Amino acid sequence: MPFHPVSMSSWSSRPLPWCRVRRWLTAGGSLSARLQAVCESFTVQRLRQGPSALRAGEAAALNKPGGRVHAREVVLRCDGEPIVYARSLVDARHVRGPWRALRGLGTRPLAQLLFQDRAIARSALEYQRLCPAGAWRRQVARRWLEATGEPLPAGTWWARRSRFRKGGATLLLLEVFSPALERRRTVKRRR
Ligand SMILES: C=C(O[C@@H]1C=C(C(=O)O)C=C[C@H]1O)C(=O)O
Repeated sequence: MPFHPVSMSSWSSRPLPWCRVRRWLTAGGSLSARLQAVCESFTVQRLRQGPSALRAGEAAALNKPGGRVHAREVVLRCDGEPIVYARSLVDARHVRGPWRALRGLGTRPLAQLLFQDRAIARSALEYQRLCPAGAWRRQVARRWLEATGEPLPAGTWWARRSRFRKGGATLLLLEVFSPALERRRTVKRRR
């Protein structure tokens, strides 16, 4: 029987209970690579990239009391279907330093920076179920409407968060998973 513990309404690195997108949420390595393996076409729709204000919980997660950050927001599409909203951010100073490659990324997946450099270490994953009336769900709904022209699809939305360290500078990555992902395998079907 599916179980949504209320306690997952804030970030937790505890093992995830069963949920329909659990396999995707807990999969290690590159999400883009996994999606490329199971989708006929995989694209990154870049919504915005540049100076941004910090959102709920981001200052603490970046260990940055305030000030400006450089943020990148995208929607990942599998066979044209929007299925993940992602927001990655670094201290604005670091986009001229360890994370300068962010600026030239365009619509290439962020994974190309994160998983091809052995000097980059990833933290443990944290998970959160987006509360229907929560601030994050409202933020994601605004970006989803901007990206797709559609309201956020109904259903339970889960997010995961992780940090990537490079040269003493942290990149915070938030990935929000559409319930539509439950229909997709996480690995290619064996022929
Ligand atoms: C970090 C990855 O890159 C993906 C691509 C992103 C982008 O291009 O901004 C953001 C989130 C990720 O899901 C990954 O593939 O694991």
